[in-house]
Amino acid sequence: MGEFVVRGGKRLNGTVRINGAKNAALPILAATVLATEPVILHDVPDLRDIHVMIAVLRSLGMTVEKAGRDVFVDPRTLNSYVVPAELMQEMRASIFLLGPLLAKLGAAEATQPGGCAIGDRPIDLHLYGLTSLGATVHDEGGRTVLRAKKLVGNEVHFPFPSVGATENVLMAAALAEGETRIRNAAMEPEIVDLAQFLERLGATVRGAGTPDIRISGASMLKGAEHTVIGDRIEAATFVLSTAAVGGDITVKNCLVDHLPGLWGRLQEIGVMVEEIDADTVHIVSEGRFKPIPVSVATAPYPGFATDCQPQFMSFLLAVPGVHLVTERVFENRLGHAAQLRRMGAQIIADQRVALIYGGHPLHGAYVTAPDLRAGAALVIGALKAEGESVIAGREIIERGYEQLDVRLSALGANIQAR
Ligand SMILES: CC(=O)N[C@H]1[C@@H](OP(=O)(O)OP(=O)(O)OC[C@H]2O[C@@H](n3ccc(=O)[nH]c3=O)[C@H](O)[C@@H]2O)O[C@H](CO)[C@@H](O)[C@@H]1O
Ligand SMILES: C=C(OP(=O)(O)O)C(=O)O
Repeated sequence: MGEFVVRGGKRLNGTVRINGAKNAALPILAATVLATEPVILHDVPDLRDIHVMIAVLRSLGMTVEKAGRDVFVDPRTLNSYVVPAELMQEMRASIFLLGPLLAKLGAAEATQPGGCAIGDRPIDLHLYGLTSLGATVHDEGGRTVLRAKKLVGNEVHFPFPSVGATENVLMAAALAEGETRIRNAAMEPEIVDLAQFLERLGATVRGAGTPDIRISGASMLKGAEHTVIGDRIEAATFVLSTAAVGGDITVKNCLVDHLPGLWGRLQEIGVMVEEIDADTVHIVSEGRFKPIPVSVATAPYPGFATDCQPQFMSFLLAVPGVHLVTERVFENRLGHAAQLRRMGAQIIADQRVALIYGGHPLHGAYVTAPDLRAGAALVIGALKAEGESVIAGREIIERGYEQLDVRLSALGANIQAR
């Protein structure tokens, strides 16, 4: 298992360009199954999950070439609807193949997906959405098998705005007969990016980014070229690292509007946030903060992003006062609290709620990333801590961050990968 070795206490200064979003690129890659002509994608991040998704597409018979951040997909050789079990285990996002395969080939077969251990993460809402469009679902020896002679548009009303289930239904509906209406849809920016990609393929999607999406299915979808949006979670991670340790950074290629709830809180506490333009933000932090108690509860977009919660908790350790963090999206996403305590953090946490006693110094420690964003939170803790920290589980962090050590080092951090 790889590690990051961090010597804390260095300010961060300079400019960082944010990469394309993992969580937008993954469903868009899955959606290439729907096309009948080649697709070219730009700004696809060079991450493990992306490599796994490309391996899945190839295992289905598709031709995929990757050159740097450009990915070329030729879906015309698609010849299988079975997602290999070993690739399903690798990541949660393999579930995104169900909707597109069903719509394109009339069947899809997969095992339960793997992914970050942050909760149970069932797939009932995905199956509810796809069966609403006419699919049958069977469990065949641990494999979920979906079939549909044809998909027909329908109303799909989610009890909870699941990001992945909204994306799966959006993709399936793009090739269904007639109109599909998704009520209580998730509103995340990654859903809007997927909808824009589907529109480039020739689908008609209205209302993406609102809870009420309407999709008019097409009989066939063509090819397209598309650039993936900037990764708002990666941007937030660089911003919160700088806010915690102090520094002056400019963050490029992240739409400022994609992180509601973050900027106002940082400003209240004493971090200077300047919006240079729609996708460039300038952050100045002295690493000293107003002793204001902060309370944050995660929620589906436009609420505070659960994918930023661990990093924000690490930042709060630097802010004097008693703070409250409530995780409302996943039932087991506070695994970083116990690891941060090894650095001297004063945190009381149960499964969903944490009390953070901020403003106390942290010291270096040997810690292990329990999941992707928790790992990022440990990096922030280590950047702030006095002395050396070793963060085990580098591969888990690298699922979502490309060259984190190189990019933080360029800003002045002392961090090495080994
Ligand atoms: C690849 C990707 O884009 N991953 C993101 C996506 O994950 P993902 O799409 O898995 O997240 P969901 O929005 O579906 O999950 C939110 C909640 O709904 C529950 N649920 C979900 C589906 C279902 O069928 N049944 C069910 O009960 C989950 O267990 C969880 O408690 O959105 C999450 C919430 O913003 C992010 O943390 C992940 O980074
Ligand atoms: C939890 C995440 O990813 P996934 O849904 O792919 O596990 C994440 O990106 O923070």
